[in-house]
Amino acid sequence: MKISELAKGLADGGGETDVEVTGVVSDSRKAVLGSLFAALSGSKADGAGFVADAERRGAAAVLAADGLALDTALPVLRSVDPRRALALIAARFHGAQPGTIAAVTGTSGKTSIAAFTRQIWAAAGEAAASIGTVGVVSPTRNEYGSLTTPDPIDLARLLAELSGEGVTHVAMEASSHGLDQRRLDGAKLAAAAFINLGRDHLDYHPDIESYFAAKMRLFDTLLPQGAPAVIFADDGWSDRATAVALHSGADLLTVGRKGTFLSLKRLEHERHRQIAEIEHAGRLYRVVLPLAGEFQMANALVAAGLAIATGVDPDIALEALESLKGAPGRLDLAGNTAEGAPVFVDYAHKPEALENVLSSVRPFTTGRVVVVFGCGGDRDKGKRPIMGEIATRLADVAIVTDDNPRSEVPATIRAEIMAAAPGATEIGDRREAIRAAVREARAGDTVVIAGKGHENGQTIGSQTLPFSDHEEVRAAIAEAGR
Ligand SMILES: CC(=O)N[C@H]1[C@@H](OP(=O)(O)OP(=O)(O)OC[C@H]2O[C@@H](n3ccc(=O)[nH]c3=O)[C@H](O)[C@@H]2O)O[C@H](CO)[C@@H](O)[C@@H]1O[C@H](C)C(=O)N[C@@H](C)C(=O)N[C@H](CCC(=O)O)C(=O)O
Ligand SMILES: Nc1ncnc2c1ncn2[C@@H]1O[C@H](COP(=O)(O)OP(=O)(O)OP(=O)(O)O)[C@@H](O)[C@H]1O
Ligand SMILES: N[C@H](CCC[C@H](N)C(=O)O)C(=O)O
Ligand SMILES: [Mg+2]
Repeated sequence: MKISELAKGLADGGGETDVEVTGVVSDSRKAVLGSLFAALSGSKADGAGFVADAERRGAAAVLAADGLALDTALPVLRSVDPRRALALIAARFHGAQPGTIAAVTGTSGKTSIAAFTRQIWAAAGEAAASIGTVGVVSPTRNEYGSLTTPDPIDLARLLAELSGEGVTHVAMEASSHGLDQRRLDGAKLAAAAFINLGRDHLDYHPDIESYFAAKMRLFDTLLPQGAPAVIFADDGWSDRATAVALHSGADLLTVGRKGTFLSLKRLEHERHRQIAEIEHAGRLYRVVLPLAGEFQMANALVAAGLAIATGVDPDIALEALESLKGAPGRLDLAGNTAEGAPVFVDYAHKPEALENVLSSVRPFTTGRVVVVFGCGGDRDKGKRPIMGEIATRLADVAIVTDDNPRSEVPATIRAEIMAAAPGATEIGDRREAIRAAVREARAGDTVVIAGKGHENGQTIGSQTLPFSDHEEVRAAIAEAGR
């Protein structure tokens, strides 16, 4: 594609000669003959320093911020917002996208909502996919990815591939990093959703207001005017998200107890399922959701809202809730101990998620709640004492262990949690911690292994050793039964 065609209306300049571009890259190491290299200023490095490297590898042109001084003979495209320009250019370069793309943002629940939305669309006969923390799932794919919201170039390529494979509907997670770094700016959205806001990623965003503002880009910048915005109405930040959606000209659809599009009238908890009465357009539906945890009802309502808003018949969407499968590692029953205590694996690695998951198991626990958890290294340190306090307040037995210490000293991370967790037990080795919890559990108790969910490794230093909470739970149960 000619550079003039690629950049038209998206970036200025590009030099006298209209060069042919063979690909778009933002990492100089991926540049080949004819690449357009986007020189971006990042959190660790400045892309300007890699222009020469890209040029050496054959790059044909550069995209850079207005005013950024560059010493290059290559034609340079300029933009005030080069990350946004890159996302739009990559989308134009890679071409077709599935016609119905819905994106969901919020601190906790995105992976579950994306998985549920995909399942409801599939129940309605659509060729549907989801993209997020657990990877890409489509009728023909189940691929693990490393980021929740892929890089804009990978995303543009992926959407084009999915479209080529016949996928018409995509539910994707919009992480705050992804939104802030404009990774989704090239996706043509049909609908968007907000679930909640809590403390997370304050190592990246300067404060909670900036974190919220990053999330709100989904509504104030990315969602086209008049498109549906599904908002969970019962969160502390719901009113503010609603205001942003309305102000941006979205078609506001609220769900939850305070919701009007899908209104939760009654909810009854059983051990592994919940019975709900949901009102939609003047009709009352009785739905049996085969998942534990009230938060899953919230996620299911948002997913049903997205599905209905994108054309699924409400009867079909609400009926589909009765056969939803949880996303892997989200309050996932990994086994039952010999005495019958259920052991759940859950991805709660931030305060509100831990609070929710521990509160969610309480209604069906006649004995004690036992939790095993830790906090990741090289991540927001502020959440450590908060999670320590939550675990000791909401669980009867709290075991503090390691969860991807990365470059930090594991004992220091644990000590920061323990300082706010009087009465908790510290067992650094996660394998041992899981065994101790399983041994501890009696009939009537519930065990929650929190923080790693679907993950299949433990990162210590720069090494990731194979590790699965699911497998460790199964092994611990087998051992305890011997
Ligand atoms: C902090 C962060 O989000 N960083 C992301 C960001 O990197 P960056 O732009 O800051 O990169 P940088 O390392 O400073 O380098 C600047 C530029 O120089 C380029 N470069 C660098 C070296 C070189 O030799 N040549 C070269 O051209 C880089 O490609 C980059 O364009 O853009 C990259 C490309 O999109 C991402 O891979 C990278 O994700 C890193 C690996 C990461 O760990 N991100 C996590 C924190 C993240 O994004 N998480 C969220 C949320 C998770 C959740 O809670 O669900 C997610 O969406 O996954
Ligand atoms: N609606 C919700 N409200 C509060 N907590 C939730 C909700 N949904 C899920 N959780 C908790 O958060 C954990 C992660 O859920 P999920 O993976 O669906 O969210 P996410 O937003 O994709 O998270 P991440 O950003 O970590 O990928 C779950 O295991 C559960 O503990
Ligand atoms: N995407 C999140 C996942 C955290 C999962 C938890 N197990 C941890 O390592 O802290 C992050 O990288 O912050
Ligand atoms: Mg996720």
